Amino acid sequence: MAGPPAVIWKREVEGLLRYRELVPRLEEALGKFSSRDPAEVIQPVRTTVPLQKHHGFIGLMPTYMENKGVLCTKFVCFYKREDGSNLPSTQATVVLLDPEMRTAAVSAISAKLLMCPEAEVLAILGTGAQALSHYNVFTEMFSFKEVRVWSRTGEGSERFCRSVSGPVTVCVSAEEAVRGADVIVTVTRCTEPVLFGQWVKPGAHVAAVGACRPNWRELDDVLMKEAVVYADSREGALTESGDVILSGAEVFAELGDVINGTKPALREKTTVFKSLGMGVEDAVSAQLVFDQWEAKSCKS
Ligand SMILES: NC(=O)C1=CN([C@@H]2O[C@H](COP(=O)(O)OP(=O)(O)OC[C@H]3O[C@@H](n4cnc5c(N)ncnc54)[C@H](O)[C@@H]3O)[C@@H](O)[C@H]2O)C=CC1
Ligand SMILES: O=C(O)C1=NCCCC1
Repeated sequence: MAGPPAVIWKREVEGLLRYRELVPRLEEALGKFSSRDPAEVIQPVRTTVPLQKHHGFIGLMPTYMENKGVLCTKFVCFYKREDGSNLPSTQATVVLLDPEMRTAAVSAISAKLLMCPEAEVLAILGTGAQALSHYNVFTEMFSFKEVRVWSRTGEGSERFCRSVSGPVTVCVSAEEAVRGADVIVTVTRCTEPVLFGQWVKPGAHVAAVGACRPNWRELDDVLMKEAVVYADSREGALTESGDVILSGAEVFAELGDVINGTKPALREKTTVFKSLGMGVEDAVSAQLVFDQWEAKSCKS
């Protein structure tokens, strides 16, 4: 990466990143992370400073991938959006990063590994930025017969339906959205459970993406205790996930352990993938954007 620093803004990053190239790179990176080989990935659990007044935090997510020659860090700020604000609740500055796409792509990897092969119904709880990127990658990678969505507010669902290109069933309650669903994605900013085990079909796969602080929840104890729990990072989940810490649920495996073949993918069981987000995901996404950007710049 010699030469002057390149500043690549969100719009250009969106044009350069494609899920079909990003997903295999992330899959490889998750495996490397779980091998705990320092020549592959050095990535501490993120350092955070709480922003109590804004119900959020600022986080630092450094990562070094020696064998790949990738050194990357992200500053991420997450806060409660004020009513009427158009600003996203998660804002980040990374050396070449798209935070939304990489989170959704990792959830899609969890579904690829853990959902039942005949999955027909996808339910998404929440209708913000993450909901949109999850809709995009899940409908690109899989063929669901129905996609349901639920938001606390009617405007949220309306905005979501206008933003996506395919059909969506809008549900009036979280329960209505998830009953009978094969795959459930929780992408809310809530701090109390929004998804309850008694609603979840046995054998369903849940990608739990919100609730990234030790005292925040999206899932109730029943679900956390009944399901087999996977995480992106075991240490991350035990440090940051209220759903894991407060329920006392065991983390069965990292996604990377499944990719490496050291832990099984228990598709027939109800599974939860607890996503917290990792620096290594930013590093490989950033590298992919940079490679694409450089290739395009060389041509022109
Ligand atoms: N695991 C990861 O790698 C990442 C996780 N996140 C998390 O994903 C979640 C969603 O992020 P964005 O889509 O960017 O946020 P957003 O602000 O764009 O959307 C949040 C959604 O949650 C809903 N919501 C807020 N409070 C709620 C409540 N009490 N009950 C039910 N719904 C509620 C809002 O109506 C909205 O639909 C956040 O918790 C964020 O921290 C974000 C980025 C990466
Ligand atoms: O990994 C990230 O980036 C984030 N994770 C949790 C919420 C803020 C952003």
